[in-house]
Amino acid sequence: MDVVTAEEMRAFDRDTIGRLGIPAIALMENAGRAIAEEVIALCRRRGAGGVGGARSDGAGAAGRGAAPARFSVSADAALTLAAAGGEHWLVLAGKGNNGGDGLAAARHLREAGIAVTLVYAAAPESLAGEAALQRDAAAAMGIPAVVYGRDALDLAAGSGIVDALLGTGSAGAPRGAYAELIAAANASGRPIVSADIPSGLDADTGETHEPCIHAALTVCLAFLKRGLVQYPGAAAAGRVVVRSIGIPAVLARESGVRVSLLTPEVLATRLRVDLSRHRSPEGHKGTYGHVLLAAGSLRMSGAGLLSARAALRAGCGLVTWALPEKLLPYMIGSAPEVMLAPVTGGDGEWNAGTAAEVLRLSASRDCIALGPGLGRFEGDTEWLRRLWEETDSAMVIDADALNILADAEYRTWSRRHPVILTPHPGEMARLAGVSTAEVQRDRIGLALSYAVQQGVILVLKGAHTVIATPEGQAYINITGHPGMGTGGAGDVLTGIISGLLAQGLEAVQAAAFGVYLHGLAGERAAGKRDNPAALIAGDIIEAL
Ligand SMILES: NC(=O)C1=CN([C@@H]2O[C@H](COP(=O)(O)OP(=O)(O)OC[C@H]3O[C@@H](n4cnc5c(N)ncnc54)[C@H](O)[C@@H]3O)[C@@H](O)[C@H]2O)[C@@H](O)CC1
Ligand SMILES: Nc1ncnc2c1ncn2[C@@H]1O[C@H](COP(=O)(O)OP(=O)(O)O)[C@@H](O)[C@H]1O
Ligand SMILES: [K+]
Repeated sequence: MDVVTAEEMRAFDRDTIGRLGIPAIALMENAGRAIAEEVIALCRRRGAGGVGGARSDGAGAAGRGAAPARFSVSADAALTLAAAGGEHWLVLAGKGNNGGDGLAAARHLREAGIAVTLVYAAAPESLAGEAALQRDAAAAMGIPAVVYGRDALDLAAGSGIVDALLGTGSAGAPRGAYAELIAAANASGRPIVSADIPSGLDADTGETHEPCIHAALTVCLAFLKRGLVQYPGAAAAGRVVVRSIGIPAVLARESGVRVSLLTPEVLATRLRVDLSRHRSPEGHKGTYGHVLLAAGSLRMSGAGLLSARAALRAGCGLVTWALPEKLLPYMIGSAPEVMLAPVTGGDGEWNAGTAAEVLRLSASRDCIALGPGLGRFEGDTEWLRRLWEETDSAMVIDADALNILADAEYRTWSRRHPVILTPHPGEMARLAGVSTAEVQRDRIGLALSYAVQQGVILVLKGAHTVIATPEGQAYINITGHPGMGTGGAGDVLTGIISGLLAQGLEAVQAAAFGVYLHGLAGERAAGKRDNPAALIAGDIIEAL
């Protein structure tokens, strides 16, 4: 599924109206109808009644072959509510096209028998274009309207609220009546259905302004907006339904939209990943590749252990773990499937001299992963530069190896193979030279610009991990669980990605599929605990 910016959305809108000749009012009608259908479905779910006037009778029985087919007729089920009962929805309308969408929805709600009151944020006379046509149509239907600031209003008096205040044309924090209506709607305790995006959300970044609507449901129009898939926007949006309004999906494909949701379909078709993880009947451990891991130090040996075990669970044939020799006696037997390769250094820490040993080990392995539990040491920049420039396979870089990179001018380092960086937001901040808050403010934008600028595959971790490529594509992962915020969960991801690389997946495939599988395993592991707070990183490995 494509994920767009407000600017891209406007271009598709213009293209549909200008090139295809679909009138803007038709798109707005479709938007209004989609919003109304979702509100009606919500009313139906909470018990206002079943579908009225639908099948006359007997169709189900006929379908089972029990009785001969009889005449059957159905009404517009999605826009029908048998018993609207006490439903009374307040439609908050801004003066732009988002408001127009809400006004169109109001007519359909009214048709379904739901009581509706329009609440204009600005004087109705200030509406223009298609929104003004909608205003007039609603007035002609006799839908009651109040103007905020002029008429008395109690938002808690209704049974639900449609938020059609601000959409993709919003700029900065909501001002004046818009801000006051948003705050009052949130305080009303009534379910809020947002048109396109919650008002107060930055459609591109996921940043929520103060105030921002907290919706139960967002009816996103035509294409998923970037701001709806990144936190805190994703939380403000509630459940998101993307509804078609007549803007052809192919426009996004043709114009090369850069961001997609990482669904199984995108993995299978765009990234050509074999989701079945097929094993050949004749396969043997040599078929599935060999990971070299350089990780762990005396106080953080577990990080290496987690990565090594996760790589094996991801399906690679063999894992060799290079570790400071003093650790060796303690690690023996802790993961019998892992091969251990001690490198010189007496104190259980890494040292610059080990680069040659790691390089030698890497010569007969299919990929290399560096960083978990590595620690920092004198000469570590030169150590990493040698591995970066001389290793003859794809590389995954995590944890302290990222901190080494952050202190280096690595853009000038030469390289023969793809590199995958897997920073959490703190590590990303050090890499990009910005604050963590700045990273989180626009995760997709930053991940894309960094990956392109540095020529790396970037996995920006955290809820809804972003995978960005040097070619300027990004994928947003939605598997995962808050329980995964636990020490070592990232080390597990490094292991999974390298385990997939060793099996011959291309670097972007391994990064994206690895993040996806890691999240699925986290969900499964969380589901097995009485309380997901008890989840620890090793559980994720066992759930793979
Ligand atoms: N062709 C159409 O009619 C279509 C309309 N669409 C709808 O139109 C929306 C975009 O419409 P617009 O571009 O008219 O913009 P909006 O309706 O999102 O908002 C623009 C209006 O809000 C005011 N405004 C902007 N920022 C504000 C702030 N911070 N505080 C207070 N007021 C502010 C502006 O002065 C302007 O009047 C989409 O989100 C979608 O809902 C889409 O459904 C696509 C098709
Ligand atoms: N709320 C969350 N939802 C989904 N995934 C999460 C969440 N919190 C953390 N994770 C995932 O858990 C992992 C944590 O990695 P990281 O911070 O590097 O941990 P560590 O350094 O201890 O191994 C990342 O893959 C991250 O995406
Ligand atoms: K809105």
